[in-house]
Amino acid sequence: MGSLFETARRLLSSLWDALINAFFITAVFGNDDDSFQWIMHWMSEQPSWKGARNVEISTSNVDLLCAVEIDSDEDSSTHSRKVTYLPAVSESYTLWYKYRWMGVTRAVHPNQGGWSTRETLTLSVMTRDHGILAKILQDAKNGYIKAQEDKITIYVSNNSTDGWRELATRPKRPLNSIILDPGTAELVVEDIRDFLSSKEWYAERGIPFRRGYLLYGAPGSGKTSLIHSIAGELGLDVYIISLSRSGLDDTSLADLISDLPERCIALMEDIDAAFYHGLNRETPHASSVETSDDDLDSDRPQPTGRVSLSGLLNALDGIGAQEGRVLFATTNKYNSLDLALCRPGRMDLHIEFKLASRFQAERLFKRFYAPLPSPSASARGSESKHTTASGKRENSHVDTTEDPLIDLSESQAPPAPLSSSSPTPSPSFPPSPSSPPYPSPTATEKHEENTASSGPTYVGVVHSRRAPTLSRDQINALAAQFALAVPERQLSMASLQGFLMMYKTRPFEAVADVEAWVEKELMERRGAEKEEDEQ
Ligand SMILES: Nc1ncnc2c1ncn2[C@@H]1O[C@H](COP(=O)(O)OP(=O)(O)OP(=O)(O)O)[C@@H](O)[C@H]1O
Repeated sequence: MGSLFETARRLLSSLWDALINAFFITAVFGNDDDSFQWIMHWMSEQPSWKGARNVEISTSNVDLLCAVEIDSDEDSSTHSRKVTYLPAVSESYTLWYKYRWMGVTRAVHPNQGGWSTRETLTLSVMTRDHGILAKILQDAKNGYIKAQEDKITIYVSNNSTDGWRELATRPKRPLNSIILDPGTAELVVEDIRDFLSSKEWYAERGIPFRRGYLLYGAPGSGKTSLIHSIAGELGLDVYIISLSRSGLDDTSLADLISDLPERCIALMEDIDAAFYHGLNRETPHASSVETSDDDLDSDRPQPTGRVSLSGLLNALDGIGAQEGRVLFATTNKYNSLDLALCRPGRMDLHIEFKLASRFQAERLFKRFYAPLPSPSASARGSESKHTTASGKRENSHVDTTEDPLIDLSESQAPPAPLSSSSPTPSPSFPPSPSSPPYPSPTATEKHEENTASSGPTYVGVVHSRRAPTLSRDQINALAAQFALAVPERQLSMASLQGFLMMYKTRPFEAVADVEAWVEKELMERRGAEKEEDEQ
């Protein structure tokens, strides 16, 4: 009876499998592949999925998966939080797609080592038509790309076995927010655009379809920011290759590079830092594993990577190197790089980033204090148009191409003398000899600090405080004065940005105090350089 029963069970089971194979198409998506994200996004958009009764709740990835907003009863702007529904593990779901039944199962498979897990999503569609699967994939990919339109995705690799892993999605940074010498950003963007559209040209001539850019120069001058901005502009994902990552050796580096997708930006930051002695062939101990005792005694951080220069060179243009990728490398020590690394084919375009020029300082100031265009601001602007003394609508002569952030409506107000026109006139503008050399709390902030017995005690600027709304003429005049006080090519853009951050709401005081700040910065730098020389 027992064997009869078992035979019948097996027969039924294989009949069922044969039936499934004959009438269903089954596809498995693993979370180590991009298609997993497409399908997750696609599922989250399906109307029949929204009625699922057994789901896992997630608050991450809400930007990419179709999310449900949960509001509190009171104030939705402050209390709303988005969540998304994911298929629960080991649960089967039924969906309908173009009148076809579809089963979905999500499973988690522990890795042998037990450290990381692999997830799969299995889709079984009741159809004999393979075109349906292709259509689902196409829809899923298009939907995912659309959801990512205003974002860039950053990938990293944690260890050699896991390959690339999505680290985060970031909003795109507009290219014009990076203030460089005229034409620099455009040069790189146009170069990449032209490269990406020249695949056939390379194929016909048998030249490897790869291009490398080396951005070198002063720290804090916008190298990384430009790369992220270009990624957004061209819709490319960024794959960060950290050469000093522990456990990375020549073989795993080559594997990682050959695993890159065809169109992407591979980014190696501070390429010199991975090699203790500088990236140079003349220093045979380039790899950190071969550091001398003297080096180990020094205070400098010990790099942990085990990549050698020849390993890097092979990974960049060996036979396994991915075609179609755009490589960006950044360094602050251009001269310490080996010539072989810098040669065309590996790094085709070398772009120098200098310390801030007056031109850059001026633009940075303008961007920093330009009011954000908002519906309420334009409403205010149109109100002010009606209340001008002449009662006429004045024609704007402002150059809108210069900086889109500057609010045109505000600029139409007649220019007023700087010292009296600010809605919150600053006591320290124009600069007086007695103004404090370094940022000090404004009159209101001091007041807040001193009378704090009844409230919180703090020093600094509360985030909700806003800079006074300045007209275009005011901003231009202040920016020109600010730039005049900044010495040509002496300070980085990052440090200028840091200074302006301290004066987030006080443009007049920023201009008044910048000279003293510059002096202090330069003195500190000279001191640090002297110390370094003495060592
Ligand atoms: N040219 C610039 N225009 C606008 N902002 C800039 C510029 N340069 C630097 N910044 C600002 O300074 C900060 C640091 O910039 P970033 O990391 O791009 O510099 P970096 O050159 O890559 O520095 P490092 O060589 O130290 O990595 C960022 O917040 C960025 O917004």
